[in-house]
Amino acid sequence: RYRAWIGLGSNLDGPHEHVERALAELDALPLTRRRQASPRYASRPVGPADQPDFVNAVAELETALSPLALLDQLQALEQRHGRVRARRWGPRTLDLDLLLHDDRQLATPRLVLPHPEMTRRAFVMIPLAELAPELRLPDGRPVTRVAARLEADGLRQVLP
Ligand SMILES: CC1(C)Nc2nc(N)[nH]c(=O)c2N=C1O
Repeated sequence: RYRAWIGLGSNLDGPHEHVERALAELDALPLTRRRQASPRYASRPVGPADQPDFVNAVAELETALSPLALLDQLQALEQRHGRVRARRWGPRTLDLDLLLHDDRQLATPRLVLPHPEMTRRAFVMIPLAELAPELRLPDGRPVTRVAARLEADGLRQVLP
């Protein structure tokens, strides 16, 4: 069994509810249990600003699924939340990003691990460091150190 970390995000049609519901649904994925979840954070969108604020969180999974099998399950879950890809980086009901899968480093057309943007994103690294302060990235960097270098001022904790 493996330990995987998922980034959750939503900024459309009741983002808080989409994130809370997805956190529960992760526990029902095949061969998978959802372990801890981070606090939830609201923040202005990184990238195109002409869209609503996001609600983000990070969850730890324990799973027997391979990276690509888990990715399939995450994409199916996004679809069940009515994700429509109107425009790239546009608003979405639910984003589930596979951030880490044990210490795997992978570069395939469908999936790059660790997630290529994660270390630049406060809305990922701050919740991840709260959830797993002892975690190191596959390249050895402590997540707390990467998180400390990112501007956290734009993140506001929101209650579940
Ligand atoms: C559009 C882009 C890059 N910006 C984001 N910005 C924030 N704050 N949270 C996200 O989850 C998020 N996701 C994205 O995909």
